[in-house]
Amino acid sequence: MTATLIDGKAFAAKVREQVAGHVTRLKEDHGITPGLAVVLVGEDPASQVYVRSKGKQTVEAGMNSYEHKMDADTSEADLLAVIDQLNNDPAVHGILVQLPLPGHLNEDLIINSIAPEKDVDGFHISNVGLLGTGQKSMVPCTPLGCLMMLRDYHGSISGMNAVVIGRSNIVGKPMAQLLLNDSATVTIAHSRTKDLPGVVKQADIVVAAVGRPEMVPGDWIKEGATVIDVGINRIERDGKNKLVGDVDFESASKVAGAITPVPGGVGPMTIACLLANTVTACCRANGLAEPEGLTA
Ligand SMILES: Nc1nc(=O)c2c([nH]1)NC[C@@H]1CN(c3ccc(C(=O)N[C@@H](CCC(=O)O)C(=O)O)cc3)C=[N+]21
Repeated sequence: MTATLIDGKAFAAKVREQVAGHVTRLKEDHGITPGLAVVLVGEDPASQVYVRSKGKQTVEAGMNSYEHKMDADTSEADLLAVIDQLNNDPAVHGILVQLPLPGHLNEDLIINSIAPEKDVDGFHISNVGLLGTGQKSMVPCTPLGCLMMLRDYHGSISGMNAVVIGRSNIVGKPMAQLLLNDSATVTIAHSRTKDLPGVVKQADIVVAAVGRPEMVPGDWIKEGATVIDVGINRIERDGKNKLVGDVDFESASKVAGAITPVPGGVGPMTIACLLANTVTACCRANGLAEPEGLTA
């Protein structure tokens, strides 16, 4: 391996430390404790793991964590009623509804029922529009975490060629907006892109967010490029369960200048940014100065 490892786990620990500092200041100077509510519908085991880890880290940062577990067959009306209650609860500054939702629930409708200023996922259409027009918004956690690592590693990404592989509303599209706001030249590639290897080869920055295990091999990567691997895929290899990214780490780390590992890269940054967004939302709700370095 020749690439520099971008240690998301260590970076996330630093972000959480900063968050905890802001939480202490909010408590001591203003008597306010930021609160994050997580709503989980159904019993998907992977989702339960994430929700538990979010709750634990929220409390460790000194914030209040509220968990709402609902049955898999919960009606839309019952879920909307819980969201309405959280929207109107002054102790709750951030609301996250764990995705994906069971099939009978309309995800767009549910997400858009969250008060935009409490939408710490940044998925509400109002936040999407604000981000797309370069206005102050809540920024989706995974792209925000990627941006923080890129800014930290490069200082500035202005004028760099960035290729985002994947066009999801959760990662690909908001990632492209953030890169564009930082003056990168941005290409969004996807499954229908002609000559994907050739497109990726042009990139100084590659963000892989397709959800296909080890899809991007080292020979697609330009020598010295920075590779951010958003993928978290559980696979079985040699009879063992393994977590791998969308990038073939083995070959890509021989050509890239810098690369994020999986696990220990983007994943931990996503949760750290969720905590950061909760503090940001709390400051905004109380008319206080926003934490520096924790927003886009
Ligand atoms: N409304 C909503 N917002 C989300 O942000 C959201 C969601 N729904 N649904 C599920 C996905 C998934 N997600 C992860 C966050 C952290 C890790 C993470 O920290 N992963 C560790 C590995 C953990 C392990 O070993 O499984 C790592 O990459 O190092 C993974 C996945 C947030 N999600």
